[in-house]
Amino acid sequence: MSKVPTTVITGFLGAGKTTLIRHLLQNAKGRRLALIINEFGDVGVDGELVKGCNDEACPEDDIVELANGCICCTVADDFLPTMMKLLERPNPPEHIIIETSGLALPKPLVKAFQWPDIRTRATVDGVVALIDADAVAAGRFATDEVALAAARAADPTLDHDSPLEELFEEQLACADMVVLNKTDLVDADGLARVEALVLAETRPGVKIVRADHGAVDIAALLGITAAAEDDLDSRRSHIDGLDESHDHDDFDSFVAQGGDVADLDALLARMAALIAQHDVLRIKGMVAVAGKPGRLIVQAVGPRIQHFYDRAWGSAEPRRTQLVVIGQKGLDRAAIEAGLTDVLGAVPA
Ligand SMILES: Nc1nc2c(ncn2[C@@H]2O[C@H](COP(=O)(O)OP(=O)(O)OP(=O)(O)O)[C@@H](O)[C@H]2O)c(=O)[nH]1
Repeated sequence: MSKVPTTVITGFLGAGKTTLIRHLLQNAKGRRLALIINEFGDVGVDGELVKGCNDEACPEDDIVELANGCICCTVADDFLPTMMKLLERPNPPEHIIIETSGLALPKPLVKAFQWPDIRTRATVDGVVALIDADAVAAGRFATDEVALAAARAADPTLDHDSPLEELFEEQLACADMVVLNKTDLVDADGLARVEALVLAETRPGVKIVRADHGAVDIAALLGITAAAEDDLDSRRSHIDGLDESHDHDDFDSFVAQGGDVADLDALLARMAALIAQHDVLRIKGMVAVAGKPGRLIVQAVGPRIQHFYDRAWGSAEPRRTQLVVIGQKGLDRAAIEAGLTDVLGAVPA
């Protein structure tokens, strides 16, 4: 029995994983794909964005959302049963794509492919790490050696990287292919610097491709044939040798709720101010704009905010505004919620 190839898409919050998957679905070239989507926040925005993208390549029934925490921590409870269900179908998918949450460690997930029930039926074709070249060029992941040396001088026990840096290293160390995304936002010098930082973390021979809005050739992305589950030792991880349990206590998230938003510009301006003030990493969600039949998707990655209408609100669907807000531990939820109250509108009954 041939094994179903599976591609794991990893990359920090907002790197462009969902954008790349949408591109993949729109260019599936007749392949039947299934998607497993894992998100950190409590509102399934990514699933909403890929549903209906290409029903022939991936009908809604073949899109499974795992919203119950990071996939790396819920492997046995959520991921394995989901995989088994897909693999036991009379007509299993030709290729499975897994979008991990931006905070997931890929290695525990790849390790799950060593489980006897999975091992005989599926293989990890490749781990693809997406890099937000704009964020890396802006210094959000790389070590500021001077600042680190000063911090260590003040506290000699300080021996580990920042949570953002740790995830950056972890996701790259496990990768078979790296996509430097958001090349439209970075100049040639910046891209060269980012590429050097990436190369310092990847295993030898790992291919790096540059992309704008995740537009990578499907032939390059699928069919890497890495069988990553057989090659785990070469992929170092901060949790190697530990009992493999870890948590995501370094990050906090909550959902800000509202109803019809009377003044969209005021909401966007307030978001920008709060992101800067509270160092918010990511905001994403749906907004009901007063007087508009369409549902507005709002995305913020660091200081960059984007929005577009994706579809009309359903006639029986409550016009609810929901924004997932994610930041590092200690995020001041009360202050951010208070800052948004007057621009989010009243939550519908
Ligand atoms: N300028 C620019 N924006 C991009 C590019 N790729 C993605 N984006 C935008 O970045 C934002 C985040 O993209 P997503 O695809 O949702 O990122 P993600 O990695 O799935 O995010 P999480 O699931 O929250 O971790 C969206 O507003 C995208 O439109 C790119 O190449 N250039």
